[in-house]
Amino acid sequence: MIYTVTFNPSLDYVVHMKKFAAGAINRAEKETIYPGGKGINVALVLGNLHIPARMLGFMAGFTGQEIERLCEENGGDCDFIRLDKGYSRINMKISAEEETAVNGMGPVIPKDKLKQLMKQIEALDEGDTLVLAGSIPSTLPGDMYEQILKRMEFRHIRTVVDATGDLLRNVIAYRPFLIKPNQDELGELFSVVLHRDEEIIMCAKRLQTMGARNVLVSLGGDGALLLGEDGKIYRRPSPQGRLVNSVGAGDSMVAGFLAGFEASGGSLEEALKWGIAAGSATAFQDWLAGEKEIKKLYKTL
Ligand SMILES: Nc1ncnc2c1ncn2[C@@H]1O[C@H](COP(=O)(O)OP(=O)(O)O)[C@@H](O)[C@H]1O
Ligand SMILES: O=P(O)(O)OC[C@H]1O[C@](O)(COP(=O)(O)O)[C@@H](O)[C@@H]1O
Repeated sequence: MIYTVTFNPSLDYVVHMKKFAAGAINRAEKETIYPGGKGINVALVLGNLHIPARMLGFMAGFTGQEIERLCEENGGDCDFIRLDKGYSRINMKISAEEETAVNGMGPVIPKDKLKQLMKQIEALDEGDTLVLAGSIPSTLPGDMYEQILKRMEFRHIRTVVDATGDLLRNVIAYRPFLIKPNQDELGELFSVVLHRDEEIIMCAKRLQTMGARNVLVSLGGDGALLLGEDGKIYRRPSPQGRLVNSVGAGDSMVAGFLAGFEASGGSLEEALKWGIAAGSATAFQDWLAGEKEIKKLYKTL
């Protein structure tokens, strides 16, 4: 079974407009609300691919209620913990000539609720997969993911971490099965701006030396680079298509990768292909891609 943890779920309020001007009143031409947060998106896309995935995390207030309702409406298997105070955040996504996002902070998570989550995680069985994805509310300690991976060590649980900065850096020594920084996030870890494949490979190799087993670097419209634990480097471009909304593309890629790895009996080449197909299929439509769109793109790779 795959479990995804979203510490900081969101309602993604996506507005489309031709031009966006900072410091002015902008009018939306189209607006939609989706359930969001990285672990939630990973689980929804896995569900679309008929792979059971249970969503863990915290929900608060009317926004939390709506996120959970939307998850369930979209087939999600939810086991969220309800907080008594505060609101789950609303993340504003502006899709214009460029994409702009304002991600909220999220509610305070009290100690007893955190303990409850730890209990849920402790109950995972050997062979399960644990996906820790997205940011954590600022009131939680920055070593949150590290604390969890420390508990998972030696338990034969496959761990996946999609996070940035210290949250990611601190888990690498615990040998996560997969990490998926994008090009900018990888550069930020080493305080550099990355341009060429050789530079990306050099940084990704350093993360492998530090402990990460498979390092998947997503490159937006340029595809992705995978440094596999088999010592090979896999590189694939993205399929051609019209970008509609890339929110959730990275999460879809993680889901596609896990689905492809499972279905192929552990082929990293196949995992990467399914990851790219799922990521790009999501980028080419309003929201997370379904099985049909993902399979259609996979066949073109
Ligand atoms: N403009 C695009 N055209 C085609 N595919 C895209 C585009 N943007 C994203 N994707 C697909 O989604 C994957 C993840 O996107 P990326 O933007 O790198 O991740 P993140 O959302 O985590 O920043 C890419 O590797 C690619 O397969
Ligand atoms: O937890 P963070 O880093 O603030 O990110 C949350 C946001 O990322 C998303 O999960 C999308 O992530 P990706 O575009 O990287 O796949 C949104 O649904 C959500 O608003």
